[in-house]
Amino acid sequence: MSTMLEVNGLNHSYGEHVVAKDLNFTVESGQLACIVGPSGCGKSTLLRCIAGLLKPTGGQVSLHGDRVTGVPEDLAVVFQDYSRSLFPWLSVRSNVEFPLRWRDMSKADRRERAAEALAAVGLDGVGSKFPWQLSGGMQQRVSIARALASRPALLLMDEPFASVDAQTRFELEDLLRRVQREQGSTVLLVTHDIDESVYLGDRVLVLSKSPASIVADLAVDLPADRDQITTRESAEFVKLRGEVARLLHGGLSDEELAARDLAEAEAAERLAEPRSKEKL
Ligand SMILES: Nc1ncnc2c1ncn2[C@@H]1O[C@H](COP(=O)(O)OP(=O)(O)OP(=O)(O)O)[C@@H](O)[C@H]1O
Repeated sequence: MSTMLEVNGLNHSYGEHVVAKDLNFTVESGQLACIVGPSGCGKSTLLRCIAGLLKPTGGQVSLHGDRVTGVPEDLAVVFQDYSRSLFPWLSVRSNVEFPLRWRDMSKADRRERAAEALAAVGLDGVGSKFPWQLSGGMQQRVSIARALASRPALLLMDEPFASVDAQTRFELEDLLRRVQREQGSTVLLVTHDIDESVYLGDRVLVLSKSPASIVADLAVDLPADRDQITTRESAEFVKLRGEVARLLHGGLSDEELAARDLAEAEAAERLAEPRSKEKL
């Protein structure tokens, strides 16, 4: 396996605010790596630096050995918000073909490539519709097809399934794993969902609270063929999700964390109350 992505000593600050601190990792060709981290820890910032959309304050990113200094031609990104990333005035087919316009390809080849990508995500037959005529899950499939059509060396995905309902999310997760394996794509996917990171990943990189640093790099030793019910029930899955949860927040679930945050906020309010009365 060759190294597709190399992140070396990456730091990023917005002014005084340090968001990423000395991040070092690689992603091998054909791997689906997930990055999981708490909300606001700097995941999107890291992806923007990798995509060449943001110049890191320190360190460097290389894609197949070439240092990233701008957006690489052979990189594609899928964002969470499909409704803002598809052009509503273009048909589904034209949306998928859009990034290929800058390639040295004939119109017929572009059309064929778009048709293949739409078929890969189970959307043959909807090419002439407009994005707004499709459900949210279907629109996100179009975004994935558009990213795949350019056959990127690296596919970056920023919380790609966070805006769809739970059932659609499961379908899209399975679709991504199937297509990634069929096409041998290299994928780096960011999520704040622990279960999703374990279910999807060949590997899970766990980020700390802001400023983000890597606290663990875990191999996911689950069978390549995964199933939303049996895989999630398996002992290995349960063990791994527990490990990631403990690394992220001492084993508390999202609900328990929310309850803890609320209790802390109420306690802080109670402490502040007598002082405000004194002032009156
Ligand atoms: N352009 C910017 N200018 C200044 N601060 C920013 C900018 N973008 C992000 N930040 C800050 O950097 C921190 C990390 O943000 P980022 O969006 O990278 O985190 P995240 O882990 O992706 O968050 P979430 O899980 O909520 O999407 C946050 O405190 C955010 O407010």
